[in-house]
Amino acid sequence: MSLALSVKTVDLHYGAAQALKGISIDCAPGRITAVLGRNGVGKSSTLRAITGINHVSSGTIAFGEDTLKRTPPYKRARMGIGYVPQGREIFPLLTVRENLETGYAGLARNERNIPAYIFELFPVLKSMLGRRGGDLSGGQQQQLAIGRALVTRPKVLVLDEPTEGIQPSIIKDIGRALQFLRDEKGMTILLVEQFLDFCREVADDIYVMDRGEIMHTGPASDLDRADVRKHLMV
Ligand SMILES: Nc1ncnc2c1ncn2[C@@H]1O[C@H](COP(=O)(O)OP(=O)(O)OP(=O)(O)O)[C@@H](O)[C@H]1O
Repeated sequence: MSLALSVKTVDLHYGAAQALKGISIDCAPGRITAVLGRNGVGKSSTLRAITGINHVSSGTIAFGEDTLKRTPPYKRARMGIGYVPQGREIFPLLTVRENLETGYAGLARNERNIPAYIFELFPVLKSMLGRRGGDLSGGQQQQLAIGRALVTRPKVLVLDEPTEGIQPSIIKDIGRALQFLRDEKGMTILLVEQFLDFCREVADDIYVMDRGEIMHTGPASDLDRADVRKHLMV
């Protein structure tokens, strides 16, 4: 089966500092892939390379059959890469509805609507449609950021630490939502995380990163192995 998203031997530099050292990640279609690692190991840089926000120094990123060279972020979004950034980056002065509608930008006119299933996954968004994004709690903002990405009709959904700073009950809702998207919508999901228990619960495949390199690849159950966990100890 062809891969939904494939990162091959990617290097990424910030000036003279090398943040990614030959990393390769394969996301199989309809599965949840998690990249785990401590602070500063290069998780966000990996996602920013995939979304086109940061340029890679070498290596390739393929989305389905297409190799993404200098494809700008808005084109990658249009192609079907939905992005939920770290810190959520919702617009605090826009309403919840307006935040969701920012996802229309790359859509054809007849697709410019908010799919009803988003409100089934996150009912709080429906009840707060007229409220400003900045009035929402951190967990509600995370649900809004996921909803906004879903409005763009992604084939692959990419999430940067979706559990960061979020209360346990909402983490559970987000986990259930990701599993629904995989199982019912056939979506391919790539997330980066530090929270092991969340990944053990929702992920199918894991990659463990340390200092810009992939140290381990395997099924999520490998998170129980001491030789894997040693890369994740603070
Ligand atoms: N814009 C930037 N300019 C220079 N260095 C950067 C920049 N962004 C990240 N770095 C450095 O690159 C390395 C990887 O950072 P990155 O944010 O990708 O890691 P991370 O695993 O996502 O960490 P965190 O969990 O803190 O977000 C770190 O050493 C970081 O300091």
